[in-house]
Amino acid sequence: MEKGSIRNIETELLSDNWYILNKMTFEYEREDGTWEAQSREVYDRGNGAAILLYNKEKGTVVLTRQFRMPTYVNGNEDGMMVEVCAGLLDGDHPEVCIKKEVEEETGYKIGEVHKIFEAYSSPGAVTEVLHYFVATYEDGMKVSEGGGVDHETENIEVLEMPFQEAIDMIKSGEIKDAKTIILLQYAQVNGLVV
Ligand SMILES: Nc1nc2c(ncn2[C@@H]2O[C@H](COP(=O)(O)OP(=O)(O)O[C@H]3O[C@H](CO)[C@@H](O)[C@H](O)[C@@H]3O)[C@@H](O)[C@H]2O)c(=O)[nH]1
Ligand SMILES: [Mg+2]
Repeated sequence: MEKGSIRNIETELLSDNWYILNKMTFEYEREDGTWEAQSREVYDRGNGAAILLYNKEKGTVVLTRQFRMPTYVNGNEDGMMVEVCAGLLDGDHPEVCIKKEVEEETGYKIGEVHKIFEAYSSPGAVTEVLHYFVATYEDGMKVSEGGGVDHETENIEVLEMPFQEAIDMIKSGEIKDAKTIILLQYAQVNGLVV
């Protein structure tokens, strides 16, 4: 399939209340050479990073549990989501960001992290590229309770559980977060933890 080209891109700001929501209008060149006017709403929250913390000896992973309003309004009864640790880059390098998020959210001060890939989270509507990482953790790396930054009202619960229990939670529907499923299945496929 030929790559279409685009022209006459216009950006209209719809909201900059917290992040940025723009309405983008443009013309898109179809395969037959005709130009078609299109309009798309594009939500820009910046990019993010996510990480699976695992311990091969214990056969465990560290996950988080927190309230997510967008899921509450769309079928998730109590709005609680079990997720890997993740955060928005806020201008930081992805590796710097993820180490900081791990300490804030889970209380572990980890060493080396391994970047595995990047992926667009929801390319039809959201600009976000998410940087995916894995890292090992040990009990001795726990330096605080975690739970997130108080002034951001994050209220994050830290869950350490057997890897197989997390895999079972994908099957049962208790884990329904895409980045978390991607990272758990990455660990499974590559035998990081059993
Ligand atoms: N007041 C206010 N606060 C907000 C708003 N949107 C987000 N926040 C706050 O901004 C902070 C963002 O926390 P992070 O840990 O940096 O981000 P995250 O929400 O965990 O994001 C991660 O998960 C997302 C969902 O999967 C990913 O989209 C993102 O890339 C990242 O991986 C949280 O305290 C959140 O409550 C808003 O509209 N208003
Ligand atoms: Mg977070």
